[in-house]
Amino acid sequence: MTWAIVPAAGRGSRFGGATPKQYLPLAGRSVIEHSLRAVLDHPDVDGVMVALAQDDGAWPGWREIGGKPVLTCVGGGERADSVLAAVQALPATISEDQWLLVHDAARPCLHRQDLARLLAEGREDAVGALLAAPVRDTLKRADDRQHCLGTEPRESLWRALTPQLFRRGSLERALAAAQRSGIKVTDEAMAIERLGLKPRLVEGRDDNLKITTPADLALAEFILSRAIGHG
Ligand SMILES: Nc1ccn([C@@H]2O[C@H](COP(=O)(O)OP(=O)(O)OP(=O)(O)O)[C@@H](O)[C@H]2O)c(=O)n1
Ligand SMILES: C[C@](O)(CO)[C@H](O)COP(=O)(O)O
Repeated sequence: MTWAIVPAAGRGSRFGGATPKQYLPLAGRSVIEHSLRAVLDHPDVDGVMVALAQDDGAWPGWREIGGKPVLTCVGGGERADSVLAAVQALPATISEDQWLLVHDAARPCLHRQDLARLLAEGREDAVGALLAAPVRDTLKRADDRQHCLGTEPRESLWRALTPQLFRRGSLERALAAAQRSGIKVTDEAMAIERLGLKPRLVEGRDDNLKITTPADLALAEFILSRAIGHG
């Protein structure tokens, strides 16, 4: 049994506009519907818990997608708070050792082969795993006036993507510890790493982009218009 967690309580401040980006139209659906279907389409995923903003008026109210349950809870001030709230809101029938798949509502272009590989390789790993893409650009460190301070070695650098796959018990403990510490963790793997554990990186496609700015939405439209295995 594997359940998905989809954090969808963000307001999209970097994107701008009145409608939170996860509810914008994209390739015949909404951004969030592509992201939900991308994880629910896998036969091993049994349902999803979606973390919503308080009084989210844009949520369409789905109670099932593809015959699988869609549950909702209220998220928190930061992404990590929303993920923790969703983990804690899951039914008690989902035990501590069950796998949870955390996927951004803002990542609609997840390819089914990436998800299949993450589930196959990740569930073989004792700690868990995440999709990630090797860094392919030269990386510069800058000062506060955007002048180069130097070039970072990129050979061992990866960009974390989602989904990220961890067991319910370890994920809840890691996120709760990070929350108590006041340290902002920007993904689930960072919380797990703080426990001294080493999640496995599973190489994912570069087109599994996160919708952050309007340019990302246009690119996602192109990617999904050529949908060969995308959500
Ligand atoms: N308090 C928050 C913040 C973010 N998210 C979700 O986490 C994902 C990735 O976050 P991001 O791209 O940063 O979304 P926003 O926070 O909405 O964007 P911004 O930072 O530009 O406001 C999104 O699906 C977003 O809805 C969430 O559930 N709860
Ligand atoms: C979780 C994530 O998508 C991995 O790259 C990323 O950290 C989310 O960052 P955001 O600033 O909350 O969008």
